[in-house]
Amino acid sequence: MRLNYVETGPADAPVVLLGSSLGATQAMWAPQVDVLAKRFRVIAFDHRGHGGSEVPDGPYTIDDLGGDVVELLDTLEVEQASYVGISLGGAVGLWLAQNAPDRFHRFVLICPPSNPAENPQPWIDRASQVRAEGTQAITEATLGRWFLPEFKDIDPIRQLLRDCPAEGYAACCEALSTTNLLPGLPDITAPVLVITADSDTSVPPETVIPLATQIPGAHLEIIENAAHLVTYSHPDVINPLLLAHLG
Ligand SMILES: O=C(O)CCC(=O)CC(=O)O
Repeated sequence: MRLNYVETGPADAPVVLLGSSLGATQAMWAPQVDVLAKRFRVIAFDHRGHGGSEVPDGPYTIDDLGGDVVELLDTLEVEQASYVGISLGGAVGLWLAQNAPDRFHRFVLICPPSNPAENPQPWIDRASQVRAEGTQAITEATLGRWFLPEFKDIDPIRQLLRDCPAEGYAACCEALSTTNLLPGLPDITAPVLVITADSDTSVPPETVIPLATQIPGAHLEIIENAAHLVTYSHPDVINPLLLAHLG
């Protein structure tokens, strides 16, 4: 699987991978990249089915999405990296922490869905809707979950959602519909920072806070007055947390 990625920062610095939310691309990390690139070789990638990555027909699985990231490390000949992921990218991070622990130093998991398979039907329905009508059919409702009304700078994210290939978006919904990462949480050994947002209606804090108690040694941060896409709306709060945890 050929994943698109954008690399920023010194080639000999420690590597940090950035994994995006459903329907977005690596471009959503614009508020983080320059800050992180002062210390790290930052590799922001597009999940399969998104942005400039290949768009195979779905359904996909979380094993596919996580395996793609390990393959990307192999292609780049990077032995070990740290990983920051939000939402779908956070679920991929949970998979990597459980299935490829030797390849990663540290994780930051932001608003990660850990057991969407508990309620698969909305994901299956969303996949059908997007295959029939395109991502424009779900864009405005998604923005309503991702940002509080007072945050106005949403046009760049709106454009990413509208541009997302319908098949890639739908196939990632199907991946979420079969994903349950809860059983492996106690086996995670890497240092993990879990971040949730107090007004996240996509992946509510009640589902994220327990991760920090089930992942050994994990640290939890709750961002106030913030919705799901907190990296984009609150970089002044998020970026120092990333730098502090990544070292
Ligand atoms: O945002 C994601 O990557 C998946 C979680 C979700 O529910 C997204 C949404 O609100 O549309």
